[in-house]
Amino acid sequence: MPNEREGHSGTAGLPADSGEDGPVFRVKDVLQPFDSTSQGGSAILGFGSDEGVRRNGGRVGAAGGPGAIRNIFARLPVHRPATLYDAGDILCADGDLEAAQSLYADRVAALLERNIRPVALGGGHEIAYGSFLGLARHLGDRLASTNVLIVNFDAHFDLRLASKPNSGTPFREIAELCAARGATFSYLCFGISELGNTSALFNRAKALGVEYRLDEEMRSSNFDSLRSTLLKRLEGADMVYLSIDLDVLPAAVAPGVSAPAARGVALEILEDLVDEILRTGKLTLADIAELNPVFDRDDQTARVAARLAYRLALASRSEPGEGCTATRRRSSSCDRHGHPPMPSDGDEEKKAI
Ligand SMILES: N=CN[C@@H](CCC(=O)O)C(=O)O
Ligand SMILES: [Mn+2]
Ligand SMILES: [Mn+2]
Repeated sequence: MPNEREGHSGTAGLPADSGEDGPVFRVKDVLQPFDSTSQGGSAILGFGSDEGVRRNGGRVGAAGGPGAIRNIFARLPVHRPATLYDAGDILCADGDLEAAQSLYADRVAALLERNIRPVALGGGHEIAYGSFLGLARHLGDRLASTNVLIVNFDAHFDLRLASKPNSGTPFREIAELCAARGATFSYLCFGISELGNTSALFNRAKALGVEYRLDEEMRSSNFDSLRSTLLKRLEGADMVYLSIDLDVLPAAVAPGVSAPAARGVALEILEDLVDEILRTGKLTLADIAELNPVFDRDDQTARVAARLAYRLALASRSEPGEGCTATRRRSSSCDRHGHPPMPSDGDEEKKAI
């Protein structure tokens, strides 16, 4: 049976802000527990599973991924008012991956019902099937008439055929779910490695109409072409489900994964493309998969994952510091240690600033 735990944001090793005279808000100060009154903004949600990786013959340890990302994420400074919830972690216990995916999908759907963008932390890439299942449950009959674009940054297609669901099968499962529900499977992959996928997988990608760009094409000199591929697909989409498998990054940038990349795609290119998605306002759901703390080095991969989670849940183009200054001026009870939390971007007070 799967189980779950309450949201928990590690704060061990926090820098000492006590001598500062300005705003020192950090993520831990603005995170609110997700409950029946939550509305809008984003939520962090963990999927602590490596059962899919185990079934796929990979290096296990990704069950500890959400905790490792949270530890870094909680300490990041927050520069602007934000609505950010902590929706806890779904754990996969006793190897019952299917039950854990279903429980996780229910949590994703509950967030979407409240107009909250889930930013989910894996866990093996088996998280992806749970994410899409959650979106499908949320949409119900509307799934068939909604153009959901799936964008996956990954060295792998994850379209495997296997006797049981695993970390290499989620997008094939999603394709089957779409077919069963009369929906189009619209899947765009960036960073596919020719040496990381068999011919069978390339053939399946073709049969399913998957569009992809190889890792070797993901160069800054080629950015305009990558951007145009993405923009074309975004234009026709009603909403976007974004999945980032950390093994798309070079092994030096993301060593803490089951299958480190010999080449990989630069973080800079990944972030610039993610920003293109964010700019459309169509990002509905996102997950960051495959962090395996057992193989990480100085929390390097967890730091990258936390940086990406921050971008997806909180980033804005305005100057750092503006929101905090305004918030402090307005709220006499806000102290420089972040208590109480600064108002969220949904609050009237912020709108008046
Ligand atoms: N999550 C995906 N896993 C890859 C692993 C590849 C590898 O271990 O080399 C896959 O199944 O293709
Ligand atoms: Mn991968
Ligand atoms: Mn993957």
